[in-house]
Amino acid sequence: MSTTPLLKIGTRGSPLALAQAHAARDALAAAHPELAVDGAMSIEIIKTTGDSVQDRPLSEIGGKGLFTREIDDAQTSGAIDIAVHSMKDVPTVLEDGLVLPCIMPREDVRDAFISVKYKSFAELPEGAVIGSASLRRASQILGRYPHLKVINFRGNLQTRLRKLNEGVADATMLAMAGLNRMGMSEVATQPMAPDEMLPAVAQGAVGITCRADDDRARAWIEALDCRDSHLRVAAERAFLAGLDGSCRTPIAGLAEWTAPGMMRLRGLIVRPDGRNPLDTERSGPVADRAAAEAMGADAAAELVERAGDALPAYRGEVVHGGGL
Ligand SMILES: NCc1[nH]cc(CCC(=O)O)c1CC(=O)O
Repeated sequence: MSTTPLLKIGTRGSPLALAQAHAARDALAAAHPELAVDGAMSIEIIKTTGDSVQDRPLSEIGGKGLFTREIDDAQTSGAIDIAVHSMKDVPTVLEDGLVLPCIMPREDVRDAFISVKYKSFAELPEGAVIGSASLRRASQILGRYPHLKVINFRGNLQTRLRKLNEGVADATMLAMAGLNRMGMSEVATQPMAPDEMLPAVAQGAVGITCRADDDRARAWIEALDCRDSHLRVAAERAFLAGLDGSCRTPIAGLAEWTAPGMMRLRGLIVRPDGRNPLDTERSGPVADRAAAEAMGADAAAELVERAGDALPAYRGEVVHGGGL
C-alpha cells in the first residue's frame, strides 16, 4: 500500500480546486484501469501566492501566475506530475517545460448575480453595495448601473457568501461553474446572460498540465481532452494573449459553437469606471486549433487598433486570474 503513486496530482487547496481535482482523478480512473487501482494516484495540495494573500486586492499584489506559479514549480521539480487548474487563472504563456494537453468538458460559462434581498441588478437602489474583487465584473456593472458602489470582496466562495449573509454587501457575483461544481447551484439568485456580463476568458474550463517530456502522463490526460471545449478556450486565450502583455487588464471573452464547426467569439475590454467599453465579435468556420487562435488574435488586434492611444487606460489596473 505504501508504493509510490503512478501519478501525483497537484491542486490548490480551496474547496473548488479540490472538487475539480477529485473530478479529474475520477475521470482518469474511469479512463485508465491501471490508475483505478488503490494508491495509483495521489492528490497534493499546493498553496499559491494568491491563496496566501487575502487582505489586499489582487491588483496590488501584481505579477503573472498568482494562482499557478508554485504549482508550476512543483511540477517542474517532479514533486507532482500533473496539475488541475481553473483555466481562467492560468496565464496565457505556460511555464517553460509544461504543456496543456487537456481541457475537460466545459461547465456553465456564465456569472451569477447573488443577493439575499434582491432579484437582479435592475432592482438595486441608488448607492447599493456590490462586493467584487473582479474589475472585469465590477466595470461591466458600473458601466450599466453607475449608481451602484463596488467594494473589494476577496476570499473563496464560502468566504464571499458568508460576507454577503453578514450584510457586508447587497449583492455579489460568482461563476456559475464554481457553484455547480460545489453542488451549490441554488446559491445563484440568477445567472446573467453573456450580453449583460461577458465572462472571463476560459471561465468554466478546467485544464490539466503535465511536463512536456512526460509521455505517460501526457497520454493519460490527453484521453480526457474535450476538443470542442479546447478549441473555444484556445480562441479565447489567443484573444487574451493579443491584448494582455502585462496580464493586468480587465478583459472578457467568450467563444461558442453556433453550429457544427462554426464558432462565434465575443470580446470586450473595459475601463475600471465602466465608461467606453470596447467590444468586438467574430464568426466563422473553425476546424482546428490554428483557426481558433487566429480568430482570437484577429479580434484582439482589432481592439488594440481601435483603442489606439487609449489602450494604456485599459491596462494596469487588475491582475488577470483568480476569480476575475
Ligand atoms: N479563483 C477564483 C475562481 N477561479 C475559477 C472560478 C470559477 C470556476 C471557473 O470559472 O471554472 C473561480 C471563482 C469565481 O470566479 O466565482
